[in-house]
Amino acid sequence: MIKLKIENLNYSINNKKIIENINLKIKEKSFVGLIGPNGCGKSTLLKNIYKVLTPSNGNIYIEEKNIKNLPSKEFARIVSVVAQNDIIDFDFSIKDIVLMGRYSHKKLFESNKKEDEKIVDEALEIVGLKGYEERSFFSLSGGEKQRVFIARAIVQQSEFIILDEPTNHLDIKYQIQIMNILKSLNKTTFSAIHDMNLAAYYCNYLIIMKDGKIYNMGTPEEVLTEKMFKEVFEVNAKINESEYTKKLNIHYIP
Ligand SMILES: Nc1ncnc2c1ncn2[C@@H]1O[C@H](COP(=O)(O)OP(=O)(O)OP(=O)(O)O)[C@@H](O)[C@H]1O
Repeated sequence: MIKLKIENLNYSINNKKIIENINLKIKEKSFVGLIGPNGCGKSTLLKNIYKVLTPSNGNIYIEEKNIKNLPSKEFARIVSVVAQNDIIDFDFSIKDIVLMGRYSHKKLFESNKKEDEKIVDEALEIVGLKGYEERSFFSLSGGEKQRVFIARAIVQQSEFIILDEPTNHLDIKYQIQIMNILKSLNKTTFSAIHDMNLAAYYCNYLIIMKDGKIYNMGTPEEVLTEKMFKEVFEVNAKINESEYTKKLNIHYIP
């Protein structure tokens, strides 16, 4: 089944085209990476999908529903988002932040039920933050904060997760940990990723953008080529299969 379909999407600001003629489909349960150089339009594309921005024209369908017609709660039941630089400006407890993810399942002013607490408990277990319930958000490390946002996305219980560089600013241990958690959820995942070796290892499909347009899409083996690195990133790369992971290994030649 197709989880996400985008048709002729364009987004402009002050008559400047930021993204142009985007057409793509993402299959259910696939783990898709969105890659491309700084400023090529990845965040803008994702924001159009998660409705922070409104397309100048074109249509976006999730589970065959045109998202522009979806009320916010219904949208939140089918898509969870882990945005870049997600900001929490009041020092909530971890449990309170994760509970926020339950809002799409509640009526106005409905209080939290035992069921919600159980779902939050399970999500904290998945992301390895059990016991952190009452800790203040501001006291957490970057990797722990990112795991809180993933837990909040998990409790939404949607089948589709969109992430904008979830491993940004994290050390290698946390990068791997976050990617492993995401993979273990077994949902449709669409994530902007800068690290090409992480993308090659975890993603089964990659969408490459350049200058606001789609440059190519396919499996990592199909699209991560030396020619692509030259044309899109302007770097010399050498690519082989890692004898340890059996996945592509990208070497940059300065
Ligand atoms: N509000 C805005 N006004 C003018 N230009 C904008 C605005 N928002 C984004 N842009 C421009 O649109 C282009 C795409 O930005 P976007 O954030 O989508 O890129 P990105 O691929 O996510 O980059 P990065 O990898 O650096 O996060 C950039 O050139 C950016 O400067």
